[in-house]
Amino acid sequence: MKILPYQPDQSGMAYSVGTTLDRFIKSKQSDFPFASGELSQLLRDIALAAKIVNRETNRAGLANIGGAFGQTNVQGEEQQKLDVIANIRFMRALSKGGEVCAIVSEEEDSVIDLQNGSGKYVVAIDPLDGSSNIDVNISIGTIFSIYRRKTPVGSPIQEEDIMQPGKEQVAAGYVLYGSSTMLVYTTGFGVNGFTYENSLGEFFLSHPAIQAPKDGKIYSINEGSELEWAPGVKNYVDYCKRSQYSARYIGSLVADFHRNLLKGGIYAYPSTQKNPNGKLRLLYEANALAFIAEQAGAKATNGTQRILDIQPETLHQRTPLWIGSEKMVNEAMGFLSKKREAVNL
Ligand SMILES: O=P(O)(O)OC[C@H]1O[C@](O)(COP(=O)(O)O)[C@@H](O)[C@@H]1O
Ligand SMILES: [Mg+2]
Ligand SMILES: [Mg+2]
Repeated sequence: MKILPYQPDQSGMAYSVGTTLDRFIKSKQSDFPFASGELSQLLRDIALAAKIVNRETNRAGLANIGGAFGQTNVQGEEQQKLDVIANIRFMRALSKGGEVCAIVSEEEDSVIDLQNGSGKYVVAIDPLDGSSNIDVNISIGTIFSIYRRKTPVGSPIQEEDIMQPGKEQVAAGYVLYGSSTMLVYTTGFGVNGFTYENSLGEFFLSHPAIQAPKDGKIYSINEGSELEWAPGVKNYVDYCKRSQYSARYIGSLVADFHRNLLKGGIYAYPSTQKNPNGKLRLLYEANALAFIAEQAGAKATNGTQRILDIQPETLHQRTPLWIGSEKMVNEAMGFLSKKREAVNL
């Protein structure tokens, strides 16, 4: 009986489809000496829910999935049907997965205790980001942060398990439902992006080891609130215009962040007179993107403090957010701290 060692095909007859998310997660498990596979399974659970939500977003215009749900969430925002559907899908996948003990969601007033005696992880999630863009077929997303609980597994959930600063995240990521659907995440060992191959139902590694350009020429800010900006913000945006940077604002945080992460740029949702703490939420929007930004060599601040150092106080607390290419964020901070005055280039 002849036995031959396997020789990878050299004919090129069948191109390689690439590395699936599953295989990638498995291959990276060695990054964690004490890994038990639970975080890997949790990431798979999130990917599964993302596939289902992807299908729903693709059909948002059909099947009565679009439009308002007819209720408001704890933020006082009108919930869209897809906000609610995405929330159900992720909650179900996380509770069935068995790795999670508690969930913080934009669509839930309180912490959801999954009463899972063996769950080690806490997940904070924005099930559907960019809700105002759902019905107009513009890119939307999902944002998630993962923490290890602080108190013993199986014991009652405590405040300290939930109110952890962003620097305690063990993993974070987002899903972008756009012209293609992507999952981008970090476990603290760099940032990797995966593109969803619909026909195979798999995420494939398409953007390995993402590094954000240190500088850029794109600024993303809702200029509609210009009249409420502090002088430093106004001066910085004027500086961007005089520097002939391109203004790009989709109105979906995930989509604006993703573009700037790959091309170089800065996204800002500053504090305004109306919203002194800005609009975006610390626990399930800013923290996750700040972890990814820093892992990709970019930067995230609330204008005075590193986002990941902020100690959370309330579940749905908001924070101003300046995030993007390092040089651009430093420049903006120069204007905010008045070290740089208005410029006449
Ligand atoms: O319309 P505005 O005030 O510019 O706000 C847009 C921002 O609000 C958000 O839609 C808030 O997120 P949600 O859609 O998850 O509530 C961000 O995605 C986006 O960047
Ligand atoms: Mg959001
Ligand atoms: Mg949302």
